[in-house]
Amino acid sequence: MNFLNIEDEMKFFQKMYVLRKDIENFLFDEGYMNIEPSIFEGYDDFIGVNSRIDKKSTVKLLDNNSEILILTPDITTGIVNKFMPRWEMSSLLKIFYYGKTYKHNGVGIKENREMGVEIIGEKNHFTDENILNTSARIIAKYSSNYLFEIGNSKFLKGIMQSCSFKKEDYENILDILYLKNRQELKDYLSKLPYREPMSTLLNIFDLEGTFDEITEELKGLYMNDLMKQGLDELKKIDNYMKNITDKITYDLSMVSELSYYDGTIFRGYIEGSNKAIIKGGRYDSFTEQYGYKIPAMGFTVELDELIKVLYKEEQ
Ligand SMILES: N[C@@H](Cc1c[nH]c[nH+]1)C(=O)O
Repeated sequence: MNFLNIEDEMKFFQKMYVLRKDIENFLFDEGYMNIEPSIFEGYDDFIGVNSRIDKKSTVKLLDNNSEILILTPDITTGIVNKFMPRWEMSSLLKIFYYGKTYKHNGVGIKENREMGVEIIGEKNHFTDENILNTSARIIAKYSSNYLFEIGNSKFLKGIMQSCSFKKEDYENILDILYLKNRQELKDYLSKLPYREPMSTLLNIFDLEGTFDEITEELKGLYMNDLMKQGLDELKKIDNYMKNITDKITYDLSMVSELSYYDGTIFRGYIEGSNKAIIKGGRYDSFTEQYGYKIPAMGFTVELDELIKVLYKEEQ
């Protein structure tokens, strides 16, 4: 953020301090424990998990052994890499943290303040509900005009598996979906040999709206078991989020820049910004590379974006 004068800058920092304390106190009272995440990550460890991250955007450093480290672009990755090697089957982490992420944005290094929440190791079925409700309660503190977009990565994975795309095509299609480019998707798929699941993929951008609207759109389109599982998980969410369904749009084409999601993915927006204030999802499979699949889910509150909107409103 750029400031006209010191007074403005000081005002910003006081506001950030209050915002941060406010969310921290809320999470602490909800029973989450605080941790302090590291800002360093091994480059290979990070890219190994997040192959879709733009490698040029990572901020690299050399440690004493000439190993490449990066300033973390994603704190959740560091948390899993930190705790999983020592994981015990009875462990349960319900944590929150304040931290910064770093990325080159072409002009310089962009620092981003965030508040993260993770539940790792909770084996009951209420974690999705808990996480979504907690994030909705946070966003509702700052705006009554908020909206959640919720997707499920199993649905897309189901289509992609049945199409048996080559790795390169798989990655390219995910990029196109991430950018929500309808025409490019059509053009790209038209160059590949036709397979039945493509009927759903070609219509994926229309699979957005209320749960009933999506179910209607899906009639006559290809579905397999994994896709059904993804859809069933969304249906459950739709049932237990009944009190705020008017604030939810389901979106089956939702893709994240992060590759570790495995199930529910969501983003929260408030009026005054087109950037997500909340981002999160389930990432059970991420833990699998350590030899055991642990249920895990979390979200991040984008503090810089949130404060920008609150500050703008005040002025
Ligand atoms: N770390 C993710 C958000 C998240 C936390 N836990 C799970 N997902 C992000 O920055 O987008």
